[in-house]
Amino acid sequence: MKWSEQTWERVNLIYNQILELPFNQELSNGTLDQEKFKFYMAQDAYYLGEFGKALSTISGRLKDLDQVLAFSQFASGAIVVERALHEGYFKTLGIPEEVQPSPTCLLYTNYLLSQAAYSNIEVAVAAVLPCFWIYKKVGDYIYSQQEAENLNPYKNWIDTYAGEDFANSVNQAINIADDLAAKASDSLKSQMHDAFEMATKLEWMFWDSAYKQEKWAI
Ligand SMILES: Cc1ncc(CO)c(N)n1
Repeated sequence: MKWSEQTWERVNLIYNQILELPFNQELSNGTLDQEKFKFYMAQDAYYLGEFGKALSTISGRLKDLDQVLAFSQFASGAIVVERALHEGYFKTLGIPEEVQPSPTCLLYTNYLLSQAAYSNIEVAVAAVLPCFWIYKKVGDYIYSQQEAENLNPYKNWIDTYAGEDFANSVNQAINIADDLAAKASDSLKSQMHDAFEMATKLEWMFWDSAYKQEKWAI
């Protein structure tokens, strides 16, 4: 069994809990409070900037030039989406330009940045993989729940992550992780599983914290 198949089995329970989160259920049926969506958008813009930097760091650490190119394209893709949020949702929803990251957002982005910089490259790639794969699965799930006659106010968001362009990046990222895992020791593969699982939990926390509009205690 491929590393990616094994790793998905390990997070399947968390993935199901992600689908059940009120944020995703309400986003899917279009009833999500706009303030919660605004909070999420602002945090996600911050997230995407840091995610882009983590991808860029990983790109520079990879050996195989096809993989270097793929990660540098993922990095520019994340920044392009970040810029598009500022031009689009930030303006239409009236979100201030400067975003202060929530505790969970800072935890997640710093986790990704430190993995990208300091872990074995195989582990770094595994740590960023849920950002692709979980979003793809959640996007596809929410898309499949849409009824054609009801226009969901969050349709744009849903279409981004259920679309073909994103699917191509996700497949590329999974294949790169599998290529690296194929040459890795058992101990390294196990660290890759752990990083993938940790980032999947942080994805769960990110949606949960947006629903709660998480604040700093002090
Ligand atoms: C928190 C989070 N994870 C993953 C993605 C998709 O890259 C996103 N936009 N936001």
